[in-house]
Amino acid sequence: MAQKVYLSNYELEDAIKMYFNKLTNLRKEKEMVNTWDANGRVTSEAIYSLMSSPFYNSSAMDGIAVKSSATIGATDRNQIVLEEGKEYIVVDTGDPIPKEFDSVIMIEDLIRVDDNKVKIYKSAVPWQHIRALGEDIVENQLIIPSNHKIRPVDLGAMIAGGVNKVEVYKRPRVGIIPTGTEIVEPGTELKVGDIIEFNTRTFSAQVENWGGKPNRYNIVDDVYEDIKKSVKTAAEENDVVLINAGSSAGREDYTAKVIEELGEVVLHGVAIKPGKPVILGIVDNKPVIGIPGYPVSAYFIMELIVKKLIESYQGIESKALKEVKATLSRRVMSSLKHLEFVRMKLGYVGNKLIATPLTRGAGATMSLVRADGILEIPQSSEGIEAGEEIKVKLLKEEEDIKNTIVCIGSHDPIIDIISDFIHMRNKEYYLSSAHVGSMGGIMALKKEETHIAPIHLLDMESGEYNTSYVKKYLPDKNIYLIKGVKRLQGLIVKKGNPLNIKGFKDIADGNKKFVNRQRGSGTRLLLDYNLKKLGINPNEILGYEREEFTHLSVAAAVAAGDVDCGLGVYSAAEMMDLDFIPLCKEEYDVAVPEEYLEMDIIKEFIKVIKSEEFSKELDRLGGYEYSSIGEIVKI
Ligand SMILES: Nc1nc2c(c(=O)[nH]1)N[C@H]1C(S)=C(S)[C@@H](COP(=O)(O)OP(=O)(O)OC[C@H]3O[C@@H](n4cnc5c(N)ncnc54)[C@H](O)[C@@H]3O)O[C@H]1N2
Ligand code: MOO
Repeated sequence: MAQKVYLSNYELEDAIKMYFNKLTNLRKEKEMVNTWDANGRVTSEAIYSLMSSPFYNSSAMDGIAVKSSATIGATDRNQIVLEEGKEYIVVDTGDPIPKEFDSVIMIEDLIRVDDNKVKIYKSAVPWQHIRALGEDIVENQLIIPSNHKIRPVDLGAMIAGGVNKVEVYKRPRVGIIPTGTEIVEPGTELKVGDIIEFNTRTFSAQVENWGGKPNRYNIVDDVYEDIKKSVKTAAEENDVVLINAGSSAGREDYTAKVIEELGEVVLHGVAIKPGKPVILGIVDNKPVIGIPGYPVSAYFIMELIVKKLIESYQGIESKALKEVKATLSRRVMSSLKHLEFVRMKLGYVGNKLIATPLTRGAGATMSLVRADGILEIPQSSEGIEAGEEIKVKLLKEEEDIKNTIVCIGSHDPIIDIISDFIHMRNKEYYLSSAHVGSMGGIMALKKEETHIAPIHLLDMESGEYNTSYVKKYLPDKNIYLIKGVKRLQGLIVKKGNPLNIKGFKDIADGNKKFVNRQRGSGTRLLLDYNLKKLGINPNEILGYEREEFTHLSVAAAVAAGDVDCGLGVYSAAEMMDLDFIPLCKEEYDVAVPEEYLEMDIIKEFIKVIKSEEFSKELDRLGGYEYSSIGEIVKI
C-alpha cells in the first residue's frame, strides 16, 4: 500500500468550521425519560409546570388554623379564648387549611386552657404562616428553558411541578476503537515493545463527562482489513466513531485509508501541536475521527474537537476556560508551523503568578496530570521569552493555585510525600514541585519565582553543604535554611550487583555504562567532587554525558538495563528494587526567603516535616537521617 506522507496544515478554527459544515445532518435525536433519571441530561424543549406547588393552601408551621377575624383585639391584657372545632383546628406544618380558616398561629404563641381551649394574646394577620396555593410554583410556569443541562435542583422543581417525564436530547453513542499490534490490555504480562492500552479508557471517561455514551471496542491489530471491519461495524452501531492511533505516516498507519475507503476524509492534518495528524472523516453521514496515538496529542484533539461534537448532539456548548495573566518563568520556543499548546504549572509567589512550562513531549501523560493551565502559543510566534506576561487558560480553581507552595529545586522522592501529606492534613493546601536541580532552585529564589528551594550543594573547598552557595548567589536576600534530611547517596546498581561495583573507581574502568545527573544538580557536584578527590578524569566514564533529571529516572535507566549504574539516593534504588552501594551522606535542606517563613502554607510545610507520621515514612523509605529536621537556621 502506498504511504501518504503529506498531511494538510489547516488552522484549527478553519478545520472545525469546514468539518462541522460538512456534518450538516447531525441528527439531534430526542427521547422522553423519567424526570428522576434526568440529572445531567439536556432539555430539548422548555419545561413548564403541570400543576401548582403547593397545590392547596397549607400550614407553614405547627399550630392552629384560625379565622383571623376572630382574633382581632387580642393583647396581653385582653387575651381571647378560642375553642377547638369551632374557632380553630390543630394543624401541623404542611397540613391543608380548610376554606373557613385564613391564618395560622404557631404553637409557641398559645396558652393552653384545657384540652380543647387555648388563649391567644396577639391577633393573627390574614394569611400569616400559610403557604398559599402556588406560592412556590404556579401551574404553567416556566421551570427551566430548553437546551439546559438538568441539575439536581431542576429535577426536584420539575417533579414538584408535576412533570414526571422530560424530553431530552439523546446521549450520542460514541464508538471508540483502540488500534495497534503493540497495544495490550492492562494486566497482560508485558514484554518489551508492548504498550498498555489506556487512551481509550481516558476517552471513554471524557465522553461520559460530556454527556455522551462511550462504547469501547476491542483492540484491533494493525491489519488493514480488521481495522476496516471494526470501523464499519462501529459506524453502524454508533453516532460518532473515534479511532485511536495510526493517524500519522508510518507503515502501519491505516486510519486515513480506511476512512477514505468507507466514506470520506474531510481533512487530515491540522496546524496544532500536539495533535497535528488528526483525521476528520465521515462514514454513513456519521463523524469518524482518527485520533493520534500519543496521549497528549489525543487529549487535545478530544478537548478541542470531539468535545464540541458531542456537545452539539445535545444542543449545548461549554464555556471557554477562564484565562489569567501570568509571568513566564522559562523561555518557550515554538515553531511557525503550528498553534502550540503548552501545559503549565502555576503558583503565586509574592504577588506574582508564575507560570512554568511542563514537559513538552506528546507522550508525557504526567504533564496533563500535573498541569494547572494551558498556554497557547500562536502560529505566528517563534516563542516567548522568560519574564514576559502571558495568558494561561486555567484547568484548576484560582483559589487552589493561591494555596499552593511553589517548590523549585533539587528532587528527592520525599518531596512527593510531603506534597501528599500537606494536602491530606489540610485539604485546601497543595505543594507543586518542579525538578530543576539545586542551582536551578537557587536561581528561582533569585528571580523570586519560588517559595522554597530544596538544595544539596557541596562546597568543593570546605566539604560543607548549602550555606556557601546561598551566600554567594543570593547575597542581597535574607535566606533561611529549613533543615531537612541527611541522605545516603551511593551507586544504584542492578539487583545482585552483577558487575561487582564497589565505588567511584570501578565506574571509570571503561567497562561500566554510567548515567549522570544534569549539570547544576547537587548529585552531579557530588560526583565531580569525588572524582576530583580521587584524581579520576570524567572522560574515563562511559555515559558521563548522559543526563537524567531525577533520582528516579536514574534508577529507572538502571532498571531498564540501558546502563549499569548511576549516582542517586537509597530510596530511589529501593523503589525500583535495585541494589545500592552507599558512598556518602549529604545534607538536603530547604532554602526559604525570610518573608515566606510566616506564610501559613510554609508553616504547614514545617509542621509536616517535623511530624511523627513523616519520620515514620522516612524510616520506611530508609537511607535518611533526620535528627535536625524542621530546624530553621539563618544564613
Ligand atoms: N514520519 C512521521 N512520523 C510521525 C509523524 C509525522 O508527521 N511523520 N507525526 C508524529 C506525531 S505529531 C504524532 S502525534 C504521532 C501520531 O501517531 P499515530 O497516531 O500514528 O499513532 P501510533 O504511531 O500508532 O502510536 C504512537 C504512540 O501512541 C501511543 N499509543 C497509541 N495507542 C495507544 C493507546 N491505545 N493507549 C496508550 N498509548 C497509545 C504509543 O506510545 C505509541 O507509540 O506520530 C508521530 N510520528
Ligand atoms: O501531534 Mo503530535 O502530537 O505533534 O506530537
